[in-house]
Amino acid sequence: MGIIEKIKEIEAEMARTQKNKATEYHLGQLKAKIAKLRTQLLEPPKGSSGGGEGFEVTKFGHGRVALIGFPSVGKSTLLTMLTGTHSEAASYEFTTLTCIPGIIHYNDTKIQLLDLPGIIEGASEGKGRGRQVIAVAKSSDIVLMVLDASKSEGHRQILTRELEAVGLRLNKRPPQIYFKKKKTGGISFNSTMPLTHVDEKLCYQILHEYKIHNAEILFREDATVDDLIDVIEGNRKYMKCVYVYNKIDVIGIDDVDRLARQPNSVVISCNLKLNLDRLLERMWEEMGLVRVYTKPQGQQPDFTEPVVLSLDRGGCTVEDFCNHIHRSLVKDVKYVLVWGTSARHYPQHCGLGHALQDEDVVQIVKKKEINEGGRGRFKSHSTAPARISDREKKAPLKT
Ligand SMILES: Nc1nc2c(ncn2[C@@H]2O[C@H](COP(=O)(O)OP(=O)(O)OP(=O)(O)O)[C@@H](O)[C@H]2O)c(=O)[nH]1
Ligand SMILES: [K+]
Ligand SMILES: [Mg+2]
Repeated sequence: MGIIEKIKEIEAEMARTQKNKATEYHLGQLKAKIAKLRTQLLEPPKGSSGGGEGFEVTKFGHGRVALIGFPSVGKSTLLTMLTGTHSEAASYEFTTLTCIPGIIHYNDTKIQLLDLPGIIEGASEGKGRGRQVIAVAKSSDIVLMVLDASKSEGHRQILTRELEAVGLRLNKRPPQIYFKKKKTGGISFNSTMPLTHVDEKLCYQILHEYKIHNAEILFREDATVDDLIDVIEGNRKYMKCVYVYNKIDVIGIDDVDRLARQPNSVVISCNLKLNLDRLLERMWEEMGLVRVYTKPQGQQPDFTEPVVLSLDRGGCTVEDFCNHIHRSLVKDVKYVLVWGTSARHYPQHCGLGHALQDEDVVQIVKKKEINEGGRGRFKSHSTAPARISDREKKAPLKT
């Protein structure tokens, strides 16, 4: 029996089993079995080099966004509109058969947008090109789930389930469970609050299913069995997702209003070019990019080309900023001067650990410069860049 059949069989058994106190241990065990099988399904087949016939596209720019959706919802039309790169669009399904990259120029940054083939229910088990498409989604920083506003609202749930089946968790944060495998000592089970979904026995049973007999486990929230399994599997990817309802030109205003009020959703029409600005704005917010402008000593900051940092990709500290400029820079840095929302006063003298925020301006003061120039030279640093004082009026300093 293949892995997919095994999963189907367990799913059928779960559907047959009544949900009550007496069956909860059994159901938990079945969930763990399915999770293990799904992980097996994701492993490349033995003897292959790791899934060569995927849609590998070289990463480019400061972030990557994937367009995921059923066929003919308008993904390619959207790529063409937002990037200027042409991707064939047509009224028949599966027009797009591979991954087409485009570039969005937004807020002085470049963001790679990927158009992908449509996926269908069962994609996670290999239907259509589902597995390759989902692999690309996983390699992205955020997902835009494109939905046809005129079609069933169930599509959003179906797609979410497909992505969850391969370990993607959309708009969720990792469960607050500390878990560490040990060599000896048995299982130590603790929680910082009363648990209503999981008890010690169920936890042991799940760990037993994974053949884990020595571990430390601490629940810091009232987590579920599914959360526990996610933590044990350890291979989950937590991603932001914006739900994009396209084709609002063909539905009534009441429906548009209702969809627009769904969490994390933006309603658009590619045909009428409606609300595409708002979509870009939402995408930008979710990516959490941090633009830092460099200010050479005694000159105005360079506002043309920011250093772009991100918490998810390497961090946003002064040290991360320096490493972006040059690997060997950090050792020469005495301190930096910072203007912007991360600074308490202008300019603030900061060390390598200081966390920078979007649109900060940074001037690096090197150790050598201090020795050569003496203290008098610092005076010229303190002219705050004009652009920051403008912005300060709009965005008051964080304390
Ligand atoms: N009414 C309306 N039709 C649209 C809109 N955007 C796209 N379409 C149409 O929807 C159809 C499918 O568009 P595509 O861009 O090919 O959709 P896709 O999601 O890339 O489709 P696949 O590549 O086949 O998965 C085309 O006929 C488009 O002209 C829109 O905003 N409103
Ligand atoms: K199409
Ligand atoms: Mg397409």
